[in-house]
Amino acid sequence: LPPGPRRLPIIGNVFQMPQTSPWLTFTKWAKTYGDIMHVDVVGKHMVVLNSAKVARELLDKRSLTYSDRPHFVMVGDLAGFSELLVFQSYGEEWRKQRKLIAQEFTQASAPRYYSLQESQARILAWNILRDPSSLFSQVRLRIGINIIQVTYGYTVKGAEDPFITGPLQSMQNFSEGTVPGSFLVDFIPALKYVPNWMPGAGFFQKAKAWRQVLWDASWAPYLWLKENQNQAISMPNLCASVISDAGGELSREEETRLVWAASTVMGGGLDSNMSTVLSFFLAMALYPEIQSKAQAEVDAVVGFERLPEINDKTSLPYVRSIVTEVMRWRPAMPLGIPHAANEDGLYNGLYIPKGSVMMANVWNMLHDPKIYSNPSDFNPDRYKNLDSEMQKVFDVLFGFGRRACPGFHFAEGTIFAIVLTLLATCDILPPTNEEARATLNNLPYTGVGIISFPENFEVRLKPRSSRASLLADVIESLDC
Ligand code: HEM
Repeated sequence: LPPGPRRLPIIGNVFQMPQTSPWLTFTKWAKTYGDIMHVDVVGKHMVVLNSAKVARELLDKRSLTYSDRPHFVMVGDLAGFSELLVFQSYGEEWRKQRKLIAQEFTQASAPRYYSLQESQARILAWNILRDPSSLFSQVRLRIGINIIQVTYGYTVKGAEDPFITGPLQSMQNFSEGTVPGSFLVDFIPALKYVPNWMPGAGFFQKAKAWRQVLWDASWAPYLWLKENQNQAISMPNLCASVISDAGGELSREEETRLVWAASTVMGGGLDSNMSTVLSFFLAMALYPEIQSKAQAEVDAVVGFERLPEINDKTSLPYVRSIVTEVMRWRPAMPLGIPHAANEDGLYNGLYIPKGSVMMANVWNMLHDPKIYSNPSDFNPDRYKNLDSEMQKVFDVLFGFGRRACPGFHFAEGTIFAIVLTLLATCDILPPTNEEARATLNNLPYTGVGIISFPENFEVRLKPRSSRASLLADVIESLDC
């Protein structure tokens, strides 16, 4: 087996396993055990890949073996998350769901969503300018509006719209359910067969409630679309495209497949983008010189007669470096999404047993001082404006092999729309309050679940004169 911390009989490394931010502990262990290490949690093999090179060799080059997902009993079998594309086992059903998403979110089709992404970015900037305390809620709402529009053609009514609160609640349930050690049934799967009146079987109740939330979050927007086809097709969207490609009618099986694929887009696209955009705000408040340099680039290329558009990114290498650096500095998914081995394997003489959970330690890959000097510093100049260097960050952050993120181009559009609009129209400043300002330097990030977010923080926004008045004109013309 690959090297790793010393194991106890039966329970293995249970007591050494961190409850929060496991990527930080794995990064510490990587210094002792190297690029590939092994951890045992009550007989479950976990293989942690600490370098991009090893992750590529296994997850990319041997993708036939390492494209499965781990099996979760509590959230997967009992609460129903295993229906979602992202947690589907590698096989025919996964392939069919994935195809639906991949063909909708190609690079070529990305521009058809640009006007939506640009409008929402402008409304976001406008609303945060007027009320900086709405930062978190506005980022969540605007990104949610984008993703729900392009999935179902539905226009969200506000932050409390159940079509947005449902998926968020469901993601939260998933995070809670995957905290290592929270549910005994994940270690002793036979417990899922005990009668639900038995003492200690309260997890059944919880799983039932979670299943209901997931079910409603997945089916309700789809059923809305079916009943409001005319309204729903006014904007290109995943579900309408699939229905139209099938000649207007789906079989029950096709419909079910589409519902779970669409629900994965919601889950995949909301929190990951939200975390990235919040980290951008944080970086700009902490590094004013970098912000000014980016603003100067935007001013020179875009001028003062119009607001920036997503397409401008091709002429803005420094802004592209900033987006890349945000993703490297505070990766939204520091351990990616785990893969699993569907057969026994051998790598450089190391045995990787069938069923091993394969974790890409993205945090270590993007904070390795041998590759990124002073990795805790936010330093966009490290890419020397070279896209080939920036690509190395995306190649790690958006995952590996056949499971790599199919939403990259859409995510890119949302993030550039927001970053460009903010740089053009506002100065993002730290809070005036000394205490709140001090917290920004060491702002904690959440350490439970797949996606890591900055904890609540404050910034101030100051309008950038003529651009802000352009923004006001545009907002007036938008129906928001
Ligand atoms: C900053 C934004 C995003 C990041 C960092 C991100 C990252 C990732 C990562 C690391 C994976 C797992 C890859 C692997 O297993 O190796 C993934 C999977 C996935 N992502 Fe994204 N993603 C983002 C945005 C999006 C968006 C906007 C969408 C939808 C349009 C999306 C849809 C998906 C789907 C459907 C999967 C599951 C793929 C599968 O299991 O086959 N993601 N993403």
